[in-house]
Amino acid sequence: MKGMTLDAIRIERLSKTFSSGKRGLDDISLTIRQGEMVALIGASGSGKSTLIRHIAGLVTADKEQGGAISVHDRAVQAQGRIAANVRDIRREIGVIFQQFNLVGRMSVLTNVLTGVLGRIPAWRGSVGAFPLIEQQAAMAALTRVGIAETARQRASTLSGGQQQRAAIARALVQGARILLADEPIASLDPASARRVMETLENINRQDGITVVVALHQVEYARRFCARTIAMQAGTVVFDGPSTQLSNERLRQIYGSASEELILPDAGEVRRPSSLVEGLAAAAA
Ligand SMILES: Nc1ncnc2c1ncn2[C@@H]1O[C@H](COP(=O)(O)OP(=O)(O)OP(=O)(O)O)[C@@H](O)[C@H]1O
Repeated sequence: MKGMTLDAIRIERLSKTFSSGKRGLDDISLTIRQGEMVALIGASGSGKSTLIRHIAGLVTADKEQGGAISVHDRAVQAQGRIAANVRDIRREIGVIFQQFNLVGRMSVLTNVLTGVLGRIPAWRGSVGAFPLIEQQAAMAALTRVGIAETARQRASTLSGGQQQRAAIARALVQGARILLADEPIASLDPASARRVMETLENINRQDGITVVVALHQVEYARRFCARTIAMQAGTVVFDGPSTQLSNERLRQIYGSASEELILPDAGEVRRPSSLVEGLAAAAA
């Protein structure tokens, strides 16, 4: 029944060759359905950030091969050219980076309100005179991500994990239907990392927002994401249920580079997925 469920992200034959001659992406094709929560894993330099930047329409792919990306059935880029109406499409896509997502000297609330700047004239943002209804929406978003009490603080006073949650609140206010998070927990301690992942899980489940999260450690992928796409040297080397990506499988795919993807003290983080597997095995 065509048209019933939209694909959130469709990537066809995408390659990227940098001016240095290095191939950052090598013939990637994949589809992510609306409402999925997908982990993108891979060792340093495997192409995760490059892929996310292409989906967000921030960079163009090679034009040979006719590579294309569409979001909600609308072209973001094709054949090496960004779509003319990409600004409209970008509004549906929230992007969160590893760090530097916020303007440190502005309040947390103002940072979150910048999410609406795509919809209201810029001058209102510059004088901080956002309509009350938008301020309320921003407060509601901060409550959703669990940091309402920080609204009036300067963003620079937040912990790393709180900053990431403020960035998620901004994406909510922006009205994003897709969230691309590029290693959002890479510089966080385990407890803060878990809270950020739980926040992503929450907006995925409650709001149906499609989440694609680049992660360095497979344990978080197994715990929070039903599907994992694993990359190596610009190609997809695994795409399937995260539970199938055992440490053994990782070692087969990556060899010694797999060490980088497995937390040394993984016991605690791994338990939930093995519990799920145990329950599935018991039910079978
Ligand atoms: N602008 C660029 N010019 C040349 N090479 C680049 C450029 N951007 C990325 N690369 C290279 O492309 C490869 C993929 O980089 P990318 O940042 O996407 O990897 P990643 O999987 O996100 O890694 P990390 O975990 O370190 O963020 C790397 O080898 C990188 O050096």
